[in-house]
Formats: sequence, C-alpha cells, structure tokens
Amino acid sequence: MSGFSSFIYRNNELYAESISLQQIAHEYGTPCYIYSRSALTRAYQEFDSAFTSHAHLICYAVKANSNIAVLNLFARLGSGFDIVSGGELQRVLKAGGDPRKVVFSGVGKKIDEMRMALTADILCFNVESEAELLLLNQVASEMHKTAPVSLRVNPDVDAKTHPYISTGLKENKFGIPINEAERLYSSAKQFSHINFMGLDCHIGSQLTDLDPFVQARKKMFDLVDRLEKQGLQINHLDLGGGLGIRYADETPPSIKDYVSALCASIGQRKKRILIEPGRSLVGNSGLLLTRVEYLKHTPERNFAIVDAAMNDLMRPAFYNAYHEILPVIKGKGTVSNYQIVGPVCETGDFLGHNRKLTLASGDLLAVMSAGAYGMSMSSNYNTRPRAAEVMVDDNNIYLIRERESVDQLMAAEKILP
Ligand SMILES: Cc1ncc(COP(=O)(O)O)c(C=O)c1O
Ligand SMILES: N[C@@H](CCCC[NH3+])C(=O)O
Repeated sequence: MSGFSSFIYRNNELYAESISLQQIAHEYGTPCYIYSRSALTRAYQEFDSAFTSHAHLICYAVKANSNIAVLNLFARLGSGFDIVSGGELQRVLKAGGDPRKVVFSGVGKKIDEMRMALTADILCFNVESEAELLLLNQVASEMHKTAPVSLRVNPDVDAKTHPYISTGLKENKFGIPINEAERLYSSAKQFSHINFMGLDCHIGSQLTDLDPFVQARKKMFDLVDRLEKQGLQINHLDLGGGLGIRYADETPPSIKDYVSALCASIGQRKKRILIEPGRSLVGNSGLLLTRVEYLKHTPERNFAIVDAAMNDLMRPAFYNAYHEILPVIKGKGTVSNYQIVGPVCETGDFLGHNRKLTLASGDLLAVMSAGAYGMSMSSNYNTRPRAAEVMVDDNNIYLIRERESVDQLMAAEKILP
C-alpha cells in the first residue's frame, strides 16, 4: 500500500479511514468497491500544489473512475476533466463539472458527440487526425460556432509500459505525427470554424520512469517554438496523463517530481499547462472488497474462489496486472499458496496468482489499488450485476452506486413478437 491510501490495519483488521471493512461488507454486501474521500482529495491537492504558481489546469481522466460522486468531488476541488465520449461529458455535467474545463480526447469522435460538446461549450477538442479536423470544422460551421482545438501530437516516444497502454509510439493509433501536426497548424486559415489554441500529447499509462515524459515534453516545446516562429499562437500545452502508481514494488516518481519535470525549462513560454491524470488520482484511493466463497484444494493447486471476478476487475485477466490482495482480518493459521479466482467460466478469471494467505471460507479479502480502471472497466459478463460502490468519508459511509439487479440488466432487451 502506498501513496494516498487511507486503508490501514488496526489490531489486525483492515479499515477504510475509520470504518471497518467488515461493517461495509455487512451493510452493502460483496463484491463492493470502496473509495476514500480523503485519499482522493489529498491526491488532487498534491497535483495542484506541485504546480506552485505556474498557470495550469488538472483535467481528471474520467475513464479511470467515472462514478459521478468521484467526479463531483474533483469538480468541487476545482478540477477540469478529460473525456473520451459524449457519455463521459454527460457524466461530468451531471456531476456539476464546469464544461469550460473539459478537454475531449479520443480517436473516434462521432458527429453527435461533437455537437454535444460544442453545445456544452467545452474548453477544447483534442483532435487526433486530419479527417477528424475536417469533420469538426464542418459540424461547427453548421452550428455557426467555432470549435476550440488542440492537435494531439504523437511524439513517437517509448513510454516503457505495457504495450496495450502505450499510446505515444508512431505505430499506435493515437495522435498526429509531429510534422503533419505542424503542417495542419500552419494551414489553420483553411479551417474557418476552428480556433487552434493548443497542443496536446499523451504517451501512455502507468509510466514509472520520468524519462519518457521528459522526452515528450521536449519535443512538444520544440514544436511550440517552431509554430510560434511562424507567428502562430499556442495558448496551452496539454501534456496528458500517465503517471504510474505503486501496485507491487514499482517506484514511480512522486507527483511533485513529475510536475517539476513537465514544467522544467519552460522558460519564456508562458503557456498554461494542462495535464490529464487518471490512475494517479484515484488508483490507490480505492479497493475491491470480496468474500471467499469456497476453498478448493487439488493435488496441483489451492484455489480460493471469491465472489468478485474478472467482470468486476478486468486488469489481472486483461494485462496480467498485479493487485495486492490483503486479508481483512489477519488470520493466525497456516499460510498456503493460493490462486485467487472468481466464479466466471474462464481460466483467465483470476484476481491474483500465488498469494501466501491464511484463509477460510467466508473470509473477506481486499483487492488493493482498485480505484482506477476497476469499476469503469467492469462488465456484466456471465450476467453478473455490477458491484456496489461506496465512499468513506471519515466516520461516514455513502452508497454512491447501488449493486445492479438482473432485472436492470435485462431491461433493454426484447423478445421477438
Ligand atoms: C488521452 C488520455 N488522457 C489521459 C489518460 C489517463 O491516463 P492515466 O490514467 O494513466 O493517468 C489516458 C489513459 O491512458 C488517455 O488516453
Ligand atoms: N485500462 C488501463 C489504462 C488505460 C488507460 C487509457 N488510455 C489500465 O487498467 O491500466
């Protein structure tokens, strides 16, 4: 456990702030996502203060955890938002977020989503291709509006992370190659309904090394300089998200060092810096609470079959990602080597392999660092209703999303006449 965790053992029992996880399981059942308000707040404030006096906007990447209570909390702290769909925009608006602090990323924006974002008067579209720019110009023209745009540049930097979440290499689908971005920016006049206001990049997620961020930042600063030499004006520079967190023994840079590295050598470039952190704001502020249903011992393996599964937390199955798994009550018996698996009918349905634990059926386990890309990537596979979500705030527990019912899952489906 690290970072902003508010999850701590007291007398061998795991608590979320001052609330016992046993109590949460008793009141809300399992599986259940639990977030800590103070951990979320501290993470945001650490980013905010790391900028010192430099003009900046933190645009929380909604995809990491899109519960509207989480969005509302960040909105109240002054955060902006990085969205990738019309659905995420609707969430931000419902959560009370300020559309003037919203940037819209993503390679496949649809016309309806463009219209929705133009109507909401968002801060900026992060445009990822020439085709998208042409379409946005046309949509804005039809609406008699001007679309504010940053070109998302692909800086061709190796983020040294899992290949599925590396986005800044030239072979990735994201962004526009630097020289093409320069050409598009220089031909700004032909886009009568576009206001080119910024540049953007995002090189990947769960980066544990500063060097790729520094390489990308240098390439972006050089591009700003070249464009400004041509008399073009850049108001802001969006350097994306991607700062990693500690899941196991990673040693990601601190938020302070990361922000300093982004702002280093900014010199006379008086640009507002935008960032789009997701995981580093929410990852270690949440856990997934699950109960052991059965223990199964075979000659080869010990399985602990729990009531959370790959549909609740996809990261282990999808990326072979590691999440620490802690007993809610530290047991005193013999330690065994367990495969922690869910009830879903896939061999890939596991939450952790080879975990040394003392377990009995009925025990509660906490899957740690599950605040980011946990609930937001969950599914209903095997017709499993999504888990409940609660937020602890000191002595209080708030249910921020009820457990789904199977009736809700079936509600949109129709039988043929
Ligand atoms: C465009 C964009 N911005 C921000 C993020 C957030 O990244 P992270 O959660 O790694 O901070 C992502 C996801 O990688 C993204 O695709
Ligand atoms: N879903 C990924 C992060 C992807 C970031 C989105 N661009 C994860 O769970 O680690």
